[in-house]
Amino acid sequence: MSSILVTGGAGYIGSHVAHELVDDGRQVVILDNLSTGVRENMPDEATFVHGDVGDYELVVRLLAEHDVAAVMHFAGNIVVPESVENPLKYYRNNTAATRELLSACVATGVGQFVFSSTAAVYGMPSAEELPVTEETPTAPINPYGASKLMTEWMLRDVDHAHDFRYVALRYFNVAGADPKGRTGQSTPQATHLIKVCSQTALGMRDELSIFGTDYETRDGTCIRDYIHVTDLARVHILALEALERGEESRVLNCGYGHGYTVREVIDAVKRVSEVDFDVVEAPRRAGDPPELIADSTKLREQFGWQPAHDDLDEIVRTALEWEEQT
Ligand SMILES: NC(=O)c1ccc[n+]([C@@H]2O[C@H](COP(=O)([O-])OP(=O)(O)OC[C@H]3O[C@@H](n4cnc5c(N)ncnc54)[C@H](O)[C@@H]3O)[C@@H](O)[C@H]2O)c1
Ligand SMILES: O=c1ccn([C@@H]2O[C@H](COP(=O)(O)OP(=O)(O)O[C@H]3O[C@H](CO)[C@H](O)[C@H](O)[C@H]3O)[C@@H](O)[C@H]2O)c(=O)[nH]1
Repeated sequence: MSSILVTGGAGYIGSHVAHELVDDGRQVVILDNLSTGVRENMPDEATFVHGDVGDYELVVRLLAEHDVAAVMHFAGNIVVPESVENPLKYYRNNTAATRELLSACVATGVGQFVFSSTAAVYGMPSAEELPVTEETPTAPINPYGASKLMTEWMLRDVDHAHDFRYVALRYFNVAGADPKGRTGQSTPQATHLIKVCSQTALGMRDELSIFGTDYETRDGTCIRDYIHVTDLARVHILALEALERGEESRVLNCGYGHGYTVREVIDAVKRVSEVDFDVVEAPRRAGDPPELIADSTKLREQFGWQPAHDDLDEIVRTALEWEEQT
């Protein structure tokens, strides 16, 4: 039986997809350098290889030894402010390392690839551009977004030149945890709003800062399209199946198409946790667009994707449950 290579499979989103693939009866090989990933979050059934996606020789060997038919590429660095301070880290680990991975795929004839891209490729869309479609101009405003967009360009060009097809998934705000409690967001210094709120509700942080209360939104705070990680994991299975059917390459937004303000998220965490934690109003965080909502029509129409967890309280509940058990 051929296998699926999951890079970054010890990380937050990759581990959810790895569990989903195993549930689907797939043979899974995980390549992760454990820089932010957690060994325990991977499914026991997967083969784990401790290594780097930028290690061309290792990846070539791995692709051949495990008869890999498709690659799902999650590995990378994801902290936007860090990318501003240390851009070359991001161009090396996100862009250059992916170049090596793609090179290994071309050398071994692996022609199916699913890539974790991001809404950060859109930068700061104007109010008229919302919700953003895949045709909204890409204009990243930080090295993180640029490093991912450059990878999308590599994918496009490799597709033109070789027997290679891909699905690039532009995730919006991923949140929540596996409802079965097998994995969740484990990065200790995570900056994501729902993770930070959950930790504050559970007393692991003293207070929560709202970054900016003077935006032109319904309550002055930023609006984001939060997608449950389990719904997102399902998209990856659908993308893989499309590639297996021989369908063409594509880029797809992954979000629900509606959003919540920071204050609405905080209210949900307080409601679900039944803890009235301290909240302070802080200045705007650099580079935050006021509103980011996905137009996910293409995803729904092309893959028949139906979210099963489009509910803020459920997202929050699973995030809290994960935080409590770790
Ligand atoms: N979390 C989000 O909200 C979000 C939003 C948009 C896009 N994404 C993208 O999704 C992907 C996964 O993000 P995540 O939230 O699961 O992050 P994460 O940090 O939890 O996972 C990344 C994983 O990749 C591994 N890794 C990093 N560099 C590696 C390398 N060179 N070789 C091997 N392994 C390496 C890490 O150890 C970790 O296990 C990333 O590519 C990210 O850009 C995430
Ligand atoms: O302690 C916090 C944390 C966040 N926020 C606010 O909550 C919103 C969401 O912030 P997150 O950090 O959770 O998420 P981002 O929208 O900044 O970024 C996410 O989506 C991006 C795509 O646009 C990238 O993919 C990135 O990796 C991913 O974290 C923002 O308005 C932010 O200012 C707070 O007010 N307080």
